[in-house]
Amino acid sequence: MVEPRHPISVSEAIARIQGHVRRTGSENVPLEQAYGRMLAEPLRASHDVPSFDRSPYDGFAIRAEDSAGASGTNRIRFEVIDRIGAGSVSARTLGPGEAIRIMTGAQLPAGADAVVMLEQTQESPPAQNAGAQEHAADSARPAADPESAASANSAASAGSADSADMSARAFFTVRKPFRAGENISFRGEDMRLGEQILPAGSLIHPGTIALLATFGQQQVNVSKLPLVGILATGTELLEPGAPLEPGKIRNSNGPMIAAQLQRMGIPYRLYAAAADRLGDMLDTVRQALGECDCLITTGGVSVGDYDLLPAVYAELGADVLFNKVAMRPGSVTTVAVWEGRFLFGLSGNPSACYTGFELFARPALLRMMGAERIYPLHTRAALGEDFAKPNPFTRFVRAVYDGVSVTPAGFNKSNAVSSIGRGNALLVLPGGTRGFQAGDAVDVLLPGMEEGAAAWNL
Ligand SMILES: Nc1nc2c(c(=O)[nH]1)N[C@H]1C(S)=C(S)[C@@H](COP(=O)(O)OP(=O)(O)OC[C@H]3O[C@@H](n4cnc5c(N)ncnc54)[C@H](O)[C@@H]3O)O[C@H]1N2
Ligand code: MOO
Ligand SMILES: [Mg+2]
Repeated sequence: MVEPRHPISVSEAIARIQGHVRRTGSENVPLEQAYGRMLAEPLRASHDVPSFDRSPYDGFAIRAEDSAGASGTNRIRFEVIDRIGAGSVSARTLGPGEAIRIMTGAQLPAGADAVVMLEQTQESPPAQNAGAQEHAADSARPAADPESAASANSAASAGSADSADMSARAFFTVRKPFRAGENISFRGEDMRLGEQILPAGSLIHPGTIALLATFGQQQVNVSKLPLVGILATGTELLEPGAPLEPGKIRNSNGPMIAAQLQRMGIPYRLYAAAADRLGDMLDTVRQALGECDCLITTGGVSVGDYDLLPAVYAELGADVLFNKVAMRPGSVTTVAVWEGRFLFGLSGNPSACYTGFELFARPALLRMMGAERIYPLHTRAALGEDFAKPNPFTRFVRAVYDGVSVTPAGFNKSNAVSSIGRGNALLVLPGGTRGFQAGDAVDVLLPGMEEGAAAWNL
């Protein structure tokens, strides 16, 4: 006689799993290998960013007070005494009426407290009082030739930067006053020394790499990756290279799970598909548990004569956390723990297997690495077509989400492969509901975030 199973909710199943997570520990890896890993410790700013006041524009560094009273009819004139590009530091200190030509990213020179954008200036002949009135509006002027301001006549080398080009004095005028601090990118405005920028457990994505590089972290302390064993079970299974035989199918779950792990950057070991013989299967499971931090099996968790996973758990003395979840597909999903290692007993049915991995295995693996944001992204969208079937259990329908609406991805039974291949999302219909209609707002989970939208519709 079959022992009745008691379905628990998806959230209860997740909670039971999370209660048994063991952390993986940490290790240092070179920056170039840190992408996709989790920070094992918080990332703190080891210096101010930027670490010096700098110019956010190409233009001229001035003393703001020297521009006081400037207007369209009272243009104020500055003399350019040096020129610096990003990476260069001027040796000069600004005196009254002096300016230093400065490029975006260059450190503000001593004495300067404002930057005039190139477009806010007019070149001025060296002669006194020249040219205030006769110039057209500033904005009508094409972007100034970077050489022009420094190209006038006369002597006086400017000291730093490329003084060859600065052999000439140049002058410009402004027609508005500048505030102290105007157009300055201040030291520490982005990040302050000691500030926590990211908590431990953050995924290292390309932006995180930029942060780590900013602080010169050539070695990054990351969580160790768990090694995951994958064992597809079933006498009917053929490997993908084999020709079909009567009654047999190719093993699609094994490679699929491998890819689900790959997209998380988690290493795995694939064990040869196990025929439904208890002794052999136990041997393989024991071997895998000896070699891996966790084992994902597919198939053999239901109540058929050859569904041997329940017997495997019993033989091992594993603690079965649950063997029935109020969801569809994947109601027979079973999770057990043996000596601190998870055994994820995913259903053999491909749609159920896919869903079980994303809902249960993925968050557990992420938490093992210390991650906080472990669940699939969730949004709401309009249902793209009627969904008449009743939903006795919470239903996860493999679907296509286009940013606005979500539509089931075709044939959608638990044993479907087509819809897992077509879809990019899981549409979620709560248990105890029926008769959804096109246009109804429904929940959508987005497990595969590397799949973007097909069109740019902003
Ligand atoms: N009397 C009952 N029968 C079934 C129940 C039930 O409650 N009472 N549950 C059904 C549900 S729901 C599911 S889901 C399946 C779960 O079956 P198992 O997890 O035991 O998986 P298998 O029996 O081994 O296989 C099911 C199905 O999937 C195919 N399969 C298996 N492995 C793979 C693989 N690696 N790649 C592709 N396809 C695979 C297998 O050939 C079967 O067709 O049980 C229902 N039955
Ligand atoms: O677990 Mo079965 O997939 O509910 O269809
Ligand atoms: Mg079965």
